[in-house]
Amino acid sequence: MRGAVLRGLAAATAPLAMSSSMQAETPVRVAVVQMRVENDKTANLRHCRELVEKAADTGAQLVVLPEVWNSEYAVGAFAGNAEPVKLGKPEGASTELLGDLARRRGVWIVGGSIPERDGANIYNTAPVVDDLGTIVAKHRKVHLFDIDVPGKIRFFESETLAAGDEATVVPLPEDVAPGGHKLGVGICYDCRFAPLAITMRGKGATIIAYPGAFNTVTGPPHYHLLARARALDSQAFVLFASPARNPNSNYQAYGHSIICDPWGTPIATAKGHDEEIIVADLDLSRIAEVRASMRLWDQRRPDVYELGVKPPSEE
Ligand SMILES: O=C(O)CCC(=O)C(=O)O
Repeated sequence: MRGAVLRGLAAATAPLAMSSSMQAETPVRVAVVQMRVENDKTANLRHCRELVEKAADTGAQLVVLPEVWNSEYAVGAFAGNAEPVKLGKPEGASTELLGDLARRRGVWIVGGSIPERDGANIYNTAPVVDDLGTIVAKHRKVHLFDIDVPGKIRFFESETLAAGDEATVVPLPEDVAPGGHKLGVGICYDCRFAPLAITMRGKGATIIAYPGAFNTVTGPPHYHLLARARALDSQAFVLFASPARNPNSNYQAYGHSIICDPWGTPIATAKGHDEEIIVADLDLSRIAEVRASMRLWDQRRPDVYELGVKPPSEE
């Protein structure tokens, strides 16, 4: 095991008083695995097993892995590491591993993401595996990471990947998150698009996981800001899972995984870019409190917003 560090628990503190009508709910313990990824699929699978076992040892009920944990994060590497991701029984080495871990340890896993092969297309896909080892949902990255910051970073996922076209929200069972909670999933660049987070909230999400792989250019100015912003506009718990930095990799991951409460407050953060597992107890009663205090959903003005507006050239 390559030096994963377990951080202490960070339970959400409550800046708002709980009203007498609000019932305290059992917290759900979550673990975000900041895993170091190699250019070697077999080694990645082996290491993923070690880290998920360690995350489950903390008592976490939900474990979140980073984006593209089974492969080098490089447009030229996706096809060679792609596998099918079908709902139901896992088929493919990476999802079979997740299914086995989930069933044996009795945990839900947001399986970071892996390159998914479907016919001629490759998607960047997050499998959601329940505690019976079944793939109950999958999120295909909707917004492909196509950026060109001159002299700093150029990355075009669309050179080899196809985009998904759905917001993904899955119900969580009562024994994991009592009170009818739902888990939303986005992948990395998806976190820059507030309407996706708000759409997930509209579909009932109260916890949103974003496996990601930010870099040393956009990570420092934006990563934590985006986690807090998505928590604020969805009024949900938000979990950002990054890979650890691998100095041998062409892609230098930012690290700094973070968990925020629905008030936008960070409740657990990785110390930096090294390998680490961060754990937090999510006090689910905070969701109703925050949403009741600030009724953002009811106060929306869709009559004013023009999210569907076409650019002038397409009018
Ligand atoms: O949005 C960013 O700056 C980073 C996004 C990214 O790395 C990704 O989508 O994989």
